[in-house]
Amino acid sequence: MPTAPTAPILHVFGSSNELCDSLAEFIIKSQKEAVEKKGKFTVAISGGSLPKQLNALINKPGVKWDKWHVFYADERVVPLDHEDSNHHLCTTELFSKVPIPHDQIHTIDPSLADDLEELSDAYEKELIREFAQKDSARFPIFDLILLGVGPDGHTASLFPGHELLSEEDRWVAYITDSPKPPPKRVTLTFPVINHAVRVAFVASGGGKADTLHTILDKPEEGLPASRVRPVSPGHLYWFVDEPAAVKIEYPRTPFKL
Ligand SMILES: O=C(O)[C@H](O)[C@@H](O)[C@H](O)[C@H](O)COP(=O)(O)O
Repeated sequence: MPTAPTAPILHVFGSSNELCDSLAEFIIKSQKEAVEKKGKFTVAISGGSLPKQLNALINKPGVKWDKWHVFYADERVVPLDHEDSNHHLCTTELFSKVPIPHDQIHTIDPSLADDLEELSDAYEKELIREFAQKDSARFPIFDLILLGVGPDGHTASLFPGHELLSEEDRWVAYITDSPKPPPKRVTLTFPVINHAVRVAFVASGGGKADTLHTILDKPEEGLPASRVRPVSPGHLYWFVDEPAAVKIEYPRTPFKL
């Protein structure tokens, strides 16, 4: 049975190349374990700078793309080929360059954009099909959820002060008032994120230094990213470059596989 959350593990890297290479190795290790256990690898991916930071996976031996089943940790409600779409971004940066079966990439259905309740229910059903009947498994258990973090401490589309921070039941929720454009988005909720086997934040650049200090050193302030605390046996990792880590007092753990 899941119990208390485990402490975050902070890895800091001297350069963004080193960060991306290590992240790729970490993802491959997660994939290997998942595939050995159940023959597939379930991953959720965010937008922002993350898809580009996954570039080191391209042409890396050991990536079994045919085993990947991808969902979006959050998605902007726009057409799938729109420049604001996270799916479009991931396709441009990664999926168009690797042999991943298209039917294993689970997108939102933008034809439901006029009814976000229906759109998020449909995405939740897509998750239920992949993971289990909602009745038998309270929340889906992703093998890996990859997240970014915004300057205000948001992650996925979970923004500071928003009512969605206290969502305890739904797997997928929507917002119409995102402070980061575009305003209409769907997002995995905290219970889903916090039931994953592994959650990894990726953050780089000096612009994130103050925010990361607050998230990791003052979790009691309750920024959305501080509320990501996977329940045991899940683990939370931070992949951060030196400029973003400069103000963090939380102890670092050297990266090794
Ligand atoms: O679609 C989105 O807007 C994201 O999923 C969002 O949560 C993102 O990950 C952070 O805002 C960090 O963005 P950057 O990596 O660009 O700083």
